[in-house]
Amino acid sequence: MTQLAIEAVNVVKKFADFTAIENVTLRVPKGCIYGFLGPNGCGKSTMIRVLTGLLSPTSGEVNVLGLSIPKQTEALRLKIGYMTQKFSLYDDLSVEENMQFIGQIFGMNSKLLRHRIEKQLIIYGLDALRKQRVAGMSGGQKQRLSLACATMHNPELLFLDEPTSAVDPQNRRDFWEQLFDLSEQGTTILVTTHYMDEAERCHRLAIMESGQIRADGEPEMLMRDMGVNVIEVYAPNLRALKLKLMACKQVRSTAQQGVRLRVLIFQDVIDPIEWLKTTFTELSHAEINLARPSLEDVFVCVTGEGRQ
Ligand SMILES: Nc1ncnc2c1ncn2[C@@H]1O[C@H](COP(=O)(O)OP(=O)(O)OP(=O)(O)O)[C@@H](O)[C@H]1O
Repeated sequence: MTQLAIEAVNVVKKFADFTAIENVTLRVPKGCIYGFLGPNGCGKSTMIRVLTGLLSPTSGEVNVLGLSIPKQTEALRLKIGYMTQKFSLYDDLSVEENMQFIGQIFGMNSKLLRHRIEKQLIIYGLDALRKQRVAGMSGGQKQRLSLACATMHNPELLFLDEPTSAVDPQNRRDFWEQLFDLSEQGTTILVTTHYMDEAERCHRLAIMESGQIRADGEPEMLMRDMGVNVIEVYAPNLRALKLKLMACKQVRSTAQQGVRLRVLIFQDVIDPIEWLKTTFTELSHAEINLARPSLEDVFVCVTGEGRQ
């Protein structure tokens, strides 16, 4: 049986009479990189705060690394790392001093601390910046330092809340390579993101909307099981065509991408290309292809985003 790092069952979190998390059940296998995808305000950060014991659930069972949360939050604190949305580094301290400070919070003795700092400086490419004050660093450098600080104490489980929102594509790529290194060493990672390409990198993923999980599984499985065919149409007057298509009950959603229209057509239409050509005379000679589904298509299908 797969060992679970996180098992949360029927979790509800209310703020006064507003329900931020509604009956969420989540199982994250050990060693897995698990993505949390969803629109702003859907409850991703709240769920992380519940899992880390920072917020108590209104109801439901939460078990993290074999500990019952929130009751055993203090014991959990030493086993997890948490990188919040905003860089929680000290601007007036240097790279090295930030790491020292975090290590001391986690109770490391000075010998272990020196050893870990040297190691982390190398792993995260910060050696040349060790005396640099955080205030003068770029977004990518701060992000590397945040990850170095969050992993100072070798946590078994790492929570990352939108870790790459302030960095460029190259830094994002490098960051994900580092996450896979950590995963290979056995660290379980729960990461929230708005980026579809990042979500596709996760071993498993949950898509949240309005405090509920709308879909979860491996990215490939979610793409396979979404119940629509993805069709790309190359034709003139795409804006007018889009309006006509959206009036058809067979069409789940449409989105223009440059000179083509991406159309999601429910799978009960047996031959979607033929259906388009015969239903819309202006498409009888148009170039129409079946396309590979993307995670963005899944997102559109399981959330309200496609209901234009
Ligand atoms: N302490 C709080 N008191 C009241 N409402 C809150 C509190 N924390 C969060 N909320 C509300 O709960 C909902 C979920 O917020 P949360 O921050 O978890 O969303 P999110 O999915 O992380 O959003 P984003 O992607 O923008 O970070 C929002 O409507 C938010 O306003």
